[in-house]
Amino acid sequence: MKIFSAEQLYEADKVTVEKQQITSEALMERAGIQIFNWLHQRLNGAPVPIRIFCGIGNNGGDGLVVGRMLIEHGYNVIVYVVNCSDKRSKNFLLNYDRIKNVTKKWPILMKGEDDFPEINAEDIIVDAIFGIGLNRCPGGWVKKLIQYLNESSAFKLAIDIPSGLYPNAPLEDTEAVLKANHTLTFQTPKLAFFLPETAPYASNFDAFEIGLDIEFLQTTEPLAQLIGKLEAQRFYRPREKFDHKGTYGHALIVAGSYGKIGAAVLSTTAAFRIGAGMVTAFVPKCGYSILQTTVPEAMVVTDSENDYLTQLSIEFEPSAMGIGMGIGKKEATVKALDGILKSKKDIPMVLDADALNILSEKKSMLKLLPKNTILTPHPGELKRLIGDWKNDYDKLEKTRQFSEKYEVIVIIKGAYTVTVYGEKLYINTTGNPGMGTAGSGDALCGVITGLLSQGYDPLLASVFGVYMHGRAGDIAAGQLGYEAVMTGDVIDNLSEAYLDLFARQEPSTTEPDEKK
Ligand SMILES: NC(=O)C1=CN([C@@H]2O[C@H](COP(=O)(O)OP(=O)(O)OC[C@H]3O[C@@H](n4cnc5c(N)ncnc54)[C@H](O)[C@@H]3O)[C@@H](O)[C@H]2O)[C@H](O)CC1
Ligand SMILES: [K+]
Repeated sequence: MKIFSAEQLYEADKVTVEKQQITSEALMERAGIQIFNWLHQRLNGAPVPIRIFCGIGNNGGDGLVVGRMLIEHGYNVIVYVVNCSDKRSKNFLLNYDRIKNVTKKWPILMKGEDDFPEINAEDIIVDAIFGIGLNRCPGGWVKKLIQYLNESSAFKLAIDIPSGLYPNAPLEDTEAVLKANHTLTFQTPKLAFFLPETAPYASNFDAFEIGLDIEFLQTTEPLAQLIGKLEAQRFYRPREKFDHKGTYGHALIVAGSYGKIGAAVLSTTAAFRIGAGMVTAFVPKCGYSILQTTVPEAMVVTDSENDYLTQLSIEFEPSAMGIGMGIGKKEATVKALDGILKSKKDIPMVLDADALNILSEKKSMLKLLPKNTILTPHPGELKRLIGDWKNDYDKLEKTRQFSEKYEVIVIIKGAYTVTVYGEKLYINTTGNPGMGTAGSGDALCGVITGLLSQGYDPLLASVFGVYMHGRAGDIAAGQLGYEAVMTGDVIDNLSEAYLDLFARQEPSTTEPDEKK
């Protein structure tokens, strides 16, 4: 799914109105009916007070449409107009008149703190104050209203975007944003829903298609791509009957040091589970027996040194390499990495963990990175690589510049892992807090290396690998609960993640009637 900017959504709006020869008010009606249906399906006529706070733009217009539909279905609706200015959008005015035709309880004009209503915990708050047209940080009594609503324990439903949040720009004041329990957004989720600083304000959301022009949506380069199951299905490369282990490549995992051989075990196992034909682990001598016993499928080649890596020496040409997990930063290991980067220019590779820390400390080595090398930093490692950032958008911009400068793919690991490839951003939708556990990154590196070795191109291996790793984690968490998940469980469930990719959804017998 594509994520568009506010500017692109306004353009889509304009194009749709022109091409479909519909009015913008009809578009608003399409949007409003979806919100109404969502509420109606859940409330089923319950007489609970629904307090709709409408701004004076089109987001407020949406609120008025929903209010009218709810009133027409007998709900207990109280509409407020948050009079932050005397301007009114055309469709706001139109729907203001319409709502007055269906009720004698006309919208209440709010002009300041004295107008704040009493709200009970069982009421429902609908936030239609600001949408994607927010052009400055809410201040004065409107900010106080947002704070007042946040203090209430009533359920808060935001229309399109929680008021005070910019769809694709940094937050200015954390006190001036509505903390929505649920957000119903139009056409596509907004970028802010996926970035660590702003995602908590819109932690649950559904996106409703409102029939914007398909050609525009298909041909417009988005701000980012959201990667879900549909996308992952397209990335998957099916196997052919006459393929053999050579078809799926020979991956090399360069990992481990004394006390951290587990990192090599996890990466090697993950590379196998994702489908690498053969995997060799290159480890310090102390890792030999451990690997031979824990992963008997793997071949093991050891360094001349017992405790840490000093120089890669192998007698085959790997089809992909995953380097860095648990290798430490000893001077001899730094030299080993330098040697690999200089001698293995044509082999697709993933660098993780200590390999990234070494690069951060020896920035001159960055220019040795072969084109399309994949780097998998967590935020701390990223900070060491690109420097600190002012906010999430600055982080993305700096990562973009870094990716372009060194022609590398950067995977920023986190709740919504983002893969950055020059101008392109891919946001992953799988994964869960249970995966914040030791070795999770080692498994991811093994997964991506295993995909590279099967011939997936580096960008696909990155985006698909992140998806599969997260999906396996979700399945593991479903079986064990977040707390109990260990990386081994994630790796074990890569098989389920593959099976799930094309599993048919059983039709639910308890699905609510869509037409109600
Ligand atoms: N294509 C779509 O996605 C559709 C979206 N719809 C809805 O329309 C809004 C966007 O409406 P717009 O009128 O452009 O903007 P807003 O309603 O968000 O509000 C703008 C309004 O408020 C003023 N304003 C902005 N910031 C502040 C502030 N900090 N303090 C005071 N006043 C402020 C601004 O000057 C404007 O007057 C979108 O989110 C959807 O909800 C359509 O209904 C369907 C198509
Ligand atoms: K809103």
